[in-house]
Parts: sequence; structure tokens; C-alpha cells
Amino acid sequence: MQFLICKTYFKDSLLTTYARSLSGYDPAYLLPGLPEAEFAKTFDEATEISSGRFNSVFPYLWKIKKFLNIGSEKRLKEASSRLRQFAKNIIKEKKQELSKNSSLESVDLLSRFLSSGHSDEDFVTDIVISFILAGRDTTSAALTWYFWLLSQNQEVEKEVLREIKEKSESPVYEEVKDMVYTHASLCESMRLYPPVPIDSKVAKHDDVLPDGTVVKKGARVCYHPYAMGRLEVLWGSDWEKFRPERWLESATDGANKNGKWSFVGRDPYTYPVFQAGPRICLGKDMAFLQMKRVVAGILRRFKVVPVAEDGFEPVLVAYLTSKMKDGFPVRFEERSD
Ligand code: HEM
Repeated sequence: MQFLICKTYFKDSLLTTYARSLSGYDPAYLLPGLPEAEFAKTFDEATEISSGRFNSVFPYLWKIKKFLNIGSEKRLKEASSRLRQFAKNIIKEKKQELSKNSSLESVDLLSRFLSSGHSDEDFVTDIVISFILAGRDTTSAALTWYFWLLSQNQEVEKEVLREIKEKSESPVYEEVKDMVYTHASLCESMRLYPPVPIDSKVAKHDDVLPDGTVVKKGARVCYHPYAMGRLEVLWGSDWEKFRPERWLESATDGANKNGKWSFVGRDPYTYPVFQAGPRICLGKDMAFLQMKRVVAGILRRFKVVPVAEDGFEPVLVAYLTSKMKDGFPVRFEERSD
């Protein structure tokens, strides 16, 4: 059986997981028939058109289309309205459930929001949509590139598998937290292929950067995690290598006590994969938790083998997130051991 990893499996499984942890709602996209995911399709359409605005050669074109309500902007408006309606239905159902059973208050994020007095429907709708947007494509992009890198670095896969096998079949939070090598390998993968490859900010006031660069009010300033992850000055002359060990302290420096690695993080200004400062990603820990559980769940039972021709080199396409051009076709081989 083949899966286009980034196009179907990860996105839909993550959407299912997020929908459940966010709202308790299960869109049932992981039924064996992998049913057509209407919500996911609409979401993709909306994000693709929105990101197209950034890359537009004539930036004012989309504004004209929006004003006239034609073409892609018309489709975006319709998609956004369908998404909002979908989110509103979930909220309505959740409110009804809560009114019948208040013990649901602590079960999922949406229940918590509603129970803590956030009753404004538009506000809660924005929360539901922005959490799915922030958490779905980022994590699926990270995992697509991660499985590609693992397939090219067997010794890393072996070490990740060794760590996974020390844990229970469905590792609980404490166990996932202890998967230090897997954590390091995910950080290393996102160094080379950051899910948000480039990000920009608009200056609210005239400003001067620490190096003296003058930034005028309204100017767009970009930071570039993809380029920064490949800088020799930050990562050394072997920056090209996928080497999780650069995030770990080894036995020789005394930290690998009892055969355990110890993780050495980098500051977020050197590694801005989750951004840095007061607006740093709020879902970072949740993202690692989800990714480690998915990695453990898949690798324990399957080997993920690319079905591409020998010499295949994936091409990164940067929309809002780092997609692999045409997806990543793979075969899942069941492990015999
Ligand atoms: C590997 C996965 C992820 C990566 C690489 C990532 C990266 C980022 C980045 C770069 C930003 C800054 C965007 C900006 O302000 O321009 C951000 C913001 C944010 N992320 Fe994530 N994210 C990930 C997963 C998640 C998940 C799973 C959630 C929640 C379920 C989440 C929730 C958020 C939220 C709410 C913000 C906005 C924070 C604010 O503006 O104060 N993220 N993320």
C-alpha cells in the first residue's frame, strides 16, 4: 500500500487529533476508507489562496480581486465562510453538551474556553480556526521531512527505534517526554526543513535594528529559519549533515549517565523554528508531544520506505509551510521483529 504522506495521512490524522483535543469533535477521517475530508479540503484551499497573496508578483492584484469579489478572492471568501460555519457548528454542539454535562469542562480545550466565560461566538470561532491552522500544516510538514531524512539516515532511525522500544506501546506523556534522542532528531530535522521556512513582521513604528539597519513604519521585515538552519557560523562546517547528536551531550562529556542522552537546547534566536520572544509558538510542547507519539506509533510497527526512483531529491515548496513538491510517496513495510 502506498501513501502520499504529506497529502493524506499526516494532515488528516493530525486534523483528527487536533479536532479531538481542541473540541472533542472527531471528524472520523481515519476510518479505514479514509473518507473525503471536506473540511480539510476547504482548509487547504483557504490557506493556499492566502499564502498566494504573499507570493503575488503584483501585490495589489489580490486586493482588486477582493474588492470586486472575483476569482481566487471570491473562492477564499466562500471557503472562509464554510470554515467558520463548520467551527460554529462544533461550538454550538459543545455548548449543548456542556449544558447537559458540566463534567466535560476539563476534557478538551474548547470546553475549557467556553467554561471559563468566553461566550463571544466570533472570538471562540477565531480560536478554533487559528489553532487548527497553527497546528496542522506545521506538524504534518515537519513529519513529512522527518520521515524523508530518516529514510536517508538508517543509523538515526535505528537509534530512534531503540528508544521507542524501551517505551510502552502507547507511550504516555511521561514516557514521550523522556524520548530524548527522538526529540533531538525532530529538532535536527526542523533545523534543515523548518515547517515555517520564512516569516515576516510589519514595523508598527520607525525603528532601528541592533546592527543599525533603519526600519521605517510599515516596512516588512523577514526572518528566515530555513537559511539560519544552514549557516556554517551557527551550526559548524557539518551543517549539511542530519546529526541529532549536535543536540545531545555524549558519554564523553559525562552527561550520558546510565546510557541516557541529555538534551541540549539552542536559544530561540539561533533556532527560530517556533519564532522567539513574546509571540513564540504557544503550541510548541504540544507539537513535540504529538510528533513523538506519531513517530513512535508508526516506527514501532512499520518501516517507511520512499517509493521514488534512486537519486530522487525532494523539492521544498514554501507556501506558508514547507511542503514537499508533489508529496512524499512511501510504502509502509510491516516490521517482522
Ligand atoms: C512543528 C510544529 C509547529 C511549528 C514549527 C510552529 C511554528 C510557529 C511559528 C513560527 C509561529 C509564529 C508565527 C508568527 O507569529 O508569525 C507560531 C505561532 C503560534 N503557534 Fe505554532 N508551530 C507549530 C505547532 C503548533 C501547534 C501544534 C499549535 C497549537 C495547537 C500551535 C499554536 C500556535 C499559536 C496559537 C501561535 C500564535 C502565538 C502568538 O501569536 O502569540 N503551533 N508557531
